[in-house]
Amino acid sequence: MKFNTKTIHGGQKNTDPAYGAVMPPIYQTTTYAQKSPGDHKGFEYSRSGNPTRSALERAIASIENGNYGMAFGSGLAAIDAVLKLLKAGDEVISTNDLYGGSYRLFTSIFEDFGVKFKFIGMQQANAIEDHINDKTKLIWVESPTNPMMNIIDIQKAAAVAKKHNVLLAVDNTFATPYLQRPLDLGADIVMHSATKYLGGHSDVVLGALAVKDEQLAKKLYFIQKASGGICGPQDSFLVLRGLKTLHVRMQRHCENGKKVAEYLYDHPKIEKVYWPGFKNHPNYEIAKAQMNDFGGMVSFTTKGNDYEEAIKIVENLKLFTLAESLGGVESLAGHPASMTHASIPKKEREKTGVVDSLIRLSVGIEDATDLIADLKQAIG
Ligand SMILES: C=C(NCc1c(COP(=O)(O)O)cnc(C)c1O)C(=O)O
Repeated sequence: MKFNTKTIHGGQKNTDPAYGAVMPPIYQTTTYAQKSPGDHKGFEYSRSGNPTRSALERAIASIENGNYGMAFGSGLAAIDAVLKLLKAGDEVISTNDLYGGSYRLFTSIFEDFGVKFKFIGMQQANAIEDHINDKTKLIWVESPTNPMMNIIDIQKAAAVAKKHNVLLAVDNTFATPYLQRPLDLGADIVMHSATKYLGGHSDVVLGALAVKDEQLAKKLYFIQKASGGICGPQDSFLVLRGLKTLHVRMQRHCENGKKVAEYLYDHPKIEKVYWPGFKNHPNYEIAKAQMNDFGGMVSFTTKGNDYEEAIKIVENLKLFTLAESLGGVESLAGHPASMTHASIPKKEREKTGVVDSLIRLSVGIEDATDLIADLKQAIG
């Protein structure tokens, strides 16, 4: 089955056995009747398993070419589950440009439990190996990274991870499996904030994991059940429905992202535009090799890193909505320094380029001429 068919049919049983419903029903129930203790129809309690969530988990596994999928109440809950594979004394090597909430989960929660994190630039994937020691258990990658749009060579990172018997997890939120499938590139775990492109309509908060390995899946299912960070059936249904148009939405996000990036690139009031589709992007060749297109996320800075100018722009946008999050059909603008990455200390975030004038755009699927007209009137 090709990807564009998997988004609709992947992991789905043709129709519901009860009444032939074509779409998976929303099983809004906490518990399931048992003929005698342990004698049930495959489900006993919705924290450990729910038919609607299972349909979503199968769909996520299918589109990421995994064998097992797990769904959680948010992207951070999914990341939390991955980190619960670790114990005190273990070390994680993470990209130093990543979602602020992930950085906060690592440094404000798991460091207190004795897990140590090293944040490094991974634009040269071989640099990862320099930081591996006998305590390293996990490598955490985003690519493209949020919000600097760095590209990390997933295949190379996977080779380093395998050589040292370390897990590689890839947060695939920005790219989605439409653009790249990290498990096929050698990653052990792929993670999504399905809140973003997979749900695609800014109407559900949900996280997901997909893996190939059965033993790893068993550990993550145990963590999902024992920690209880699951998503509900209604939210599962919304993401399942979102997935069915992922391919057509991503195609338009990519088309519009390119047009917006190119418009900003030539603008006299714009200093730098971060988008992996530019031939002068430091890792353009890697992006071209590991992605089918370059996505709908674009970041940029104002001339002279002018903070006031940046705030004026985001306040003046009318079609782009100034809001947290990304990946919905509507275009969003954000100011990472004061919004999504505010939890990262200023000196830390500025090391990776998240300066006070940085603006991040989630380019939606509106008509590109309207989006560019909005940017033109807001920037001047
Ligand atoms: C809300 C935002 N990001 C969430 C996010 C998360 C967390 O997902 P949540 O569903 O918001 O918990 C994980 N990974 C990446 C790459 C993300 O971008 C944002 O960047 O505006």
